[in-house]
Amino acid sequence: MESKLYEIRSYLSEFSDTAGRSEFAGTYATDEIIGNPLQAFQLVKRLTINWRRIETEMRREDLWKNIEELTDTYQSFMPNHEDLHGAALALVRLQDTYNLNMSDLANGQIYGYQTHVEMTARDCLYLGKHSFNNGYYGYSIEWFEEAMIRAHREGNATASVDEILPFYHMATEIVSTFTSIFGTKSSRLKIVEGESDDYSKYQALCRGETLKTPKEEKDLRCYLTDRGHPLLILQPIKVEVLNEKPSVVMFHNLMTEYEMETYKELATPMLTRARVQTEDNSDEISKVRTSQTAWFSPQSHKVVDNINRRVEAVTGLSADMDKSHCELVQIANYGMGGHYVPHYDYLIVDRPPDERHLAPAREVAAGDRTATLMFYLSQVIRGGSTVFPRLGTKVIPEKGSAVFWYNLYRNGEGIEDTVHGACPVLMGEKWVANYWIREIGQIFNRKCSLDPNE
Ligand SMILES: O=C(O)CCC(=O)C(=O)O
Ligand SMILES: [Fe+2]
Repeated sequence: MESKLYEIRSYLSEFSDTAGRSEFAGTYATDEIIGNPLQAFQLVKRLTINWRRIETEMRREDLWKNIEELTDTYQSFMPNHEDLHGAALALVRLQDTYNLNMSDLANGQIYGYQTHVEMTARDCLYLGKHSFNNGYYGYSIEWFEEAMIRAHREGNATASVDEILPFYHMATEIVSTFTSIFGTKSSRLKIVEGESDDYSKYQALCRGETLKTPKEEKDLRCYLTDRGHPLLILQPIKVEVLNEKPSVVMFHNLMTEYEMETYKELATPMLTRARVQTEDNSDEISKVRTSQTAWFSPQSHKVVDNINRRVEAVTGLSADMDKSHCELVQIANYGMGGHYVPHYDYLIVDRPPDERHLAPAREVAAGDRTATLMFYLSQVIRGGSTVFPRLGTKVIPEKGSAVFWYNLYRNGEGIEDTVHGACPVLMGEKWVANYWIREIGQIFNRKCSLDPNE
């Protein structure tokens, strides 16, 4: 009995040592706990593995008669093992994209940001196994090493060196086999799918490397314009050119605080895991896009109509959703490690020409996604930029501003250089609102041309 109570006590004290700290009380808590990937991992771990252990003990001893009731009430809110895997994978992805130092991370430091979390030997062992199972063999070695260091240091070791060693040996063996075959010296050897030039440039941009040449950078500028539109005469819009050709621009301060809060509130009850279209026109829960999304129409709230008018004013395009000139508003919420790997926004011309007739009729009727306008509805503490690997362009989320680009040439073909992705969220939360403007409704707004470069 005493040992069981000890277990419960240590569960509670671990909980209050991290998530329950008094300095987290208040509004800052969301970013500090949910927005911190280490905290989020710990929280999910406590509510899955640790909680399950406590629950079993309490059930066995009949310590708490209401345990069934409690479990039933909270079952649907509790994270499950899949969530824990997701949390671990998110951590590994963050580490990989941002080149995070393993020991710093285990000490609670994220990109120079000190948090109050410290990993145990068992946490490091778990993350090592997870990295290994996902093909990140080099990282798994580093986690196993860190696990052993911690196992030596911990008074009441959460994992023993004997338990860790076999995994460590297995990982080092695999890495040395690959190294001898491929001749790579990289200790962070990673053998996963999805390696491409776009992907490595995407990662480099996410890490903050500069890929644009000084010659390309010199054309970038800012200007104020009313575009001759009545809505903008009293309040011209600030446009920042992020890439000259193809054009990528940022419209600064396009949404008010109230409008952004309304969008997020409208979306929150409807958020579900992002799905992407597959080749057979169905959709599936996405691994390449880890975010939650929700859609709503102008009928949902009067602010939608106001914003749609503003989108029309700044882009010169029709955002009439009732006539399918534009898709419904899509809100996306990215949490821990949430990302979107490089992709194109166009749907129809993404298919080979002889397969385009297979696109769903409703897509064809509205035409392809001519242009994308995406609002940033939150300030992300670290990470979460939108990057265009072939343009060397990185857009750091700026709350209230929107990024805009055309996906199609005037002849209707896709602009392949617009391939873009969302960097993993490192710290904090990211919210965006997508406006995908369709081709057919723009007949009088953006004239066609046969010139393949226009
Ligand atoms: O969230 C981002 O930065 C990009 C999102 C995106 O590209 C998309 O939703 O298609
Ligand atoms: Fe996109």
